[in-house]
Amino acid sequence: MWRRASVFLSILEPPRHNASRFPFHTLFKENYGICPKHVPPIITFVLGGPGSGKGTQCAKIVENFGFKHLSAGDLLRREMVSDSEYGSMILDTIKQGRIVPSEVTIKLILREMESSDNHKFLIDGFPRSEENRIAFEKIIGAEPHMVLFFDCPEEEMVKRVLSRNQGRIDDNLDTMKNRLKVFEALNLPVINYYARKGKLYKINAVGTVDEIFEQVRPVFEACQVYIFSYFYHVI
Ligand SMILES: Nc1ncnc2c1ncn2[C@@H]1O[C@H](COP(=O)(O)OP(=O)(O)O)[C@@H](O)[C@H]1O
Ligand SMILES: O=c1ccn([C@@H]2O[C@H](COP(=O)(O)OP(=O)(O)O)[C@@H](O)[C@H]2O)c(=O)[nH]1
Ligand SMILES: [Mg+2]
Repeated sequence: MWRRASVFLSILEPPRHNASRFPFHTLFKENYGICPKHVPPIITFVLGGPGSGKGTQCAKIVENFGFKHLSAGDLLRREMVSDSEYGSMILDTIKQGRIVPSEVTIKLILREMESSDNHKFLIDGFPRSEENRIAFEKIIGAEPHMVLFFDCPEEEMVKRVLSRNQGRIDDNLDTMKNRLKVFEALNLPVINYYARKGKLYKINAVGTVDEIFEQVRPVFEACQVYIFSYFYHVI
């Protein structure tokens, strides 16, 4: 109770920092003297086909809204080049454009979440199948608060991936064809699931990076208010 009262009183005072630029965890700790490490995290899934611009827009969301960005693909690539027992399996799977078993990806995501000071996570490129989604929600014991979907025509995605130039083993036409098939067969059902639940924010992913971010910004501005009241109620 004392915690609620102290939060309530402090809420009447202006925060010392711009809320959009600081992790909520830090903001609460500094302004309200508490560290809500026990609070369930705020999770946003960022979905879309290969090359739709997920990673690019996540960087802008981090910069403007202080989320922690977890790219499932980046975590898998990092694991692949480490001494991991999963290394060669991940390499083969990514090369073929298929999906790595849920338990491996989820383990990597959870490890990052647990070691982070932040409470707001952008999970980029995951879940990629209904099986991924169900396994994650079961382990976390909660659903994401919202889901962004970058909607991009196939030919634009192919063009972007083939000129991405990051030396990725899957950025070639053969793998891309498989990835697009996997996207349609396995990723789209996840997107449709969240649309039915009213959690999906569909973004038109054609345009300049800044034009696209202007569609993303209001979604997160509205979410800031929600997050604030969420933390207030769970603390
Ligand atoms: N709006 C855009 N217009 C043109 N190219 C873009 C746009 N957004 C991202 N890109 C480029 O397309 C490629 C794929 O973007 P990326 O963010 O890696 O997509 P994803 O994570 O969905 O695969 C990158 O080379 C990136 O610089
Ligand atoms: O949850 C995930 C995320 C990625 N991948 C694998 O990693 C590849 C690259 O994923 P990433 O998200 O980096 O690709 P992007 O869509 O950003 O181009 C995918 O094609 C999959 O083979 C996976 O198996 N599970
Ligand atoms: Mg990406």
